[in-house]
Amino acid sequence: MKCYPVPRENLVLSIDNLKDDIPEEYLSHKECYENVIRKGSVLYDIFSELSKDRKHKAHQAPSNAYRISDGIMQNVNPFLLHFALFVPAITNQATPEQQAEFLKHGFGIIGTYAQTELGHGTFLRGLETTATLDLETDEFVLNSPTLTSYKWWPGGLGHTANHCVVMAQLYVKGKCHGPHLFFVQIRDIETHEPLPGLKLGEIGAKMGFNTADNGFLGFHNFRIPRNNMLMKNSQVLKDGTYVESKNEKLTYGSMVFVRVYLLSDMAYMLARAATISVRYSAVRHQSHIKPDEPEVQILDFVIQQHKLFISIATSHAFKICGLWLWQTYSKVMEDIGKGSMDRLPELHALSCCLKTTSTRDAGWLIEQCRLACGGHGYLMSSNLPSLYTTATAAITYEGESTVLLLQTARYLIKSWKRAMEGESLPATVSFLSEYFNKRYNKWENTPKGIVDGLKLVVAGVTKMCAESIQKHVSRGQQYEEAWNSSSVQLIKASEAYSRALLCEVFWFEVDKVSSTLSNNLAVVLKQLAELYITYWALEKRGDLLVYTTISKDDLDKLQERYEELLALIRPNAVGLVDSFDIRDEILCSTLGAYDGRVYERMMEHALKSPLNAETVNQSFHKYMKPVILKHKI
Ligand SMILES: CCCCCCC/C=C/C(=O)SCCNC(=O)CCNC(=O)[C@H](O)C(C)(C)COP(=O)(O)OP(=O)(O)OC[C@H]1O[C@@H](n2cnc3c(N)ncnc32)[C@H](O)[C@@H]1OP(=O)(O)O
Ligand SMILES: Cc1cc2nc3c(=O)[nH]c(=O)nc-3n(C[C@H](O)[C@H](O)[C@H](O)COP(=O)(O)OP(=O)(O)OC[C@H]3O[C@@H](n4cnc5c(N)ncnc54)[C@H](O)[C@@H]3O)c2cc1C
Repeated sequence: MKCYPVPRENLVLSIDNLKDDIPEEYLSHKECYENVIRKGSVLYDIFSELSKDRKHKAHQAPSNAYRISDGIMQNVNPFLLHFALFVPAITNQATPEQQAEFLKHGFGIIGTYAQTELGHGTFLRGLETTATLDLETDEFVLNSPTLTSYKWWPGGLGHTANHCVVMAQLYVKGKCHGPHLFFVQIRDIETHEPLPGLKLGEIGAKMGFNTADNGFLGFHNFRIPRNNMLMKNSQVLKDGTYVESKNEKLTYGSMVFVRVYLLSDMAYMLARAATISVRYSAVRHQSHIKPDEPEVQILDFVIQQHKLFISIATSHAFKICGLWLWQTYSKVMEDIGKGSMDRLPELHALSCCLKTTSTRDAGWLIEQCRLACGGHGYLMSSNLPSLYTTATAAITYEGESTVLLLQTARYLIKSWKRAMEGESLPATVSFLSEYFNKRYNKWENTPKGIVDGLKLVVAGVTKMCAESIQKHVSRGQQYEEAWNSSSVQLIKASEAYSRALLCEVFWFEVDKVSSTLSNNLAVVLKQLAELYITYWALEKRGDLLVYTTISKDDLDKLQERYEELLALIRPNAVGLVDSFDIRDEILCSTLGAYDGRVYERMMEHALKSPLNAETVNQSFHKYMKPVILKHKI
């Protein structure tokens, strides 16, 4: 058995058969998949050895696995769901005994998380897959009663995974107890053939994520042991007794886990896009600023700085807020372990709006980085198109953005009502009480003043939503109808809340640690945090004018300060993206390589195109020439 020493990036990235002779974009759909499975299997082997060497839990790859695989896969790793959802779902939702049983094979099984169906992704209570208890045989019988009940989308489900965690409606003695999770083997370990009673396949080409092997799965009277229901939170006993969970939403816990994680993931996606576009902007010379001087680095155009520096700042914002949210998640999980669910709604609300804002921002900012690189940003070899299609998928998966923002709005409205009744609120929404009691300050043109102003916007819009709902109810609508009628404003309230949170956490976390940093580092980090906050104050100037005492003069001063910050950051811009420390092999970009040899790399990559293997393509003689000669005058 091959034994790998503890892998480091340079070891893994130096393994020859992990490199591609032909760039992925020139492979067929099938070849692409087979190529990532080839590379993913080498990684899987390395990390399974590592798990033995370093007493890693049998099923968890080291945290840097994901980063390294980014460089090797370029597209998405089909084993991703095993680590991102399958294992976390088991460790989060199964009893300790079940965990030991289901994970006893460590890396010997490959799993995915099969929840979404052809007919339902958002409305989980509407899922159609059924798991019906057979008392006589002590089994559950899984069925896909309709085409729309087929599992559809789970990553790795088409041809990679041999197990999955399935979300299905639990039926016991004729009664439906709602969605529950089940551990299901779907392929033979030796032959990898689908087990009898299953229909499996992949769902076809997508705008990105094309190596994720998203698949479909249909059940026909498929039997699993009763013990395969994940029973940490609710149980089905041998006699058919159903023991319900303390909170039925605990079943959705795996989604909260990934939503929390996605902030850090988006920080990393943005760090890559910013590295590529800033380095390229330092290499690319185009046009003049002063007519009598040579062409300038495009990074010297202030508008280019405006396009790009927000991505550097946002990557840090998401990284810092991601750590803050992770600490909140860990604390709430600890509380739940002790039996207290009090903070679960708050965690759900925070994870919903921050996941949405971070994935949406990553999408449009990566696109902005691509556009800032002109035509060369449109080349696959820049890696910006792939970063974009990969990042934007996250706006939909793990909870579609609109739907999650409405969940946060639900929490804001409930918090507003509690504020009106004089109840004390968690720190993350206590500003609603201050607003309600009219304890807020006159506008200050400082980072703290801006954060306070953004919170006032949240309070003002939330109040407006509550009044809108009340207005519709008073006109005879049911509450749910009134909610729907007010949903445009409700989305606005959640978006404002998410932005205020990001600005507040980013600024105060940087401020908190700045005294522990070298002066230069503290200065630069504060400049980035102030740039982020000032950028969003200017973007949201309309709301600030409506809900705070900000003046036109204050806004003019903020604009001036923003442009000062761009100038202050300009000398450190390349150093800041270099400090993301993303190796060329992981950046995978002809535009963003550390050595700045952009044009040579672009040409080297172009010559790898299969079309350049011959000077005249056969299609000329087969198709073009007859037509040209026929119509030659
Ligand atoms: C690096 C990672 C790479 C990952 C690769 C890609 C992997 C992708 C995987 C997936 O996409 S997995 C599938 C993801 N799917 C979803 O996220 C589904 C989204 N839908 C939902 O979450 C829910 O259905 C809903 C939208 C919340 C609505 O559910 P429901 O209709 O049952 O709720 P409501 O009637 O609106 O009541 C809400 C009520 O429930 C509480 N709640 C809802 N969800 C949670 C939760 N996850 N945790 C805790 N609490 C939850 C909510 O707070 C409300 O409580 P109350 O206000 O009633 O007290
Ligand atoms: C790349 C990718 C990977 C994925 N991986 C997985 C996976 O591994 N496992 C898995 O189980 N799933 C996975 N999914 C599925 C994903 O979770 C769903 O696509 C997502 O939950 C949205 O559900 P849906 O696609 O059915 O859209 P729907 O729920 O049908 O929503 C469609 C649109 O309707 C509107 N809408 C829906 N509900 C509401 C509402 N209550 N209020 C207002 N508007 C509403 C929204 O505009 C929404 O965009 C993946 C999806 C993608 C794109």
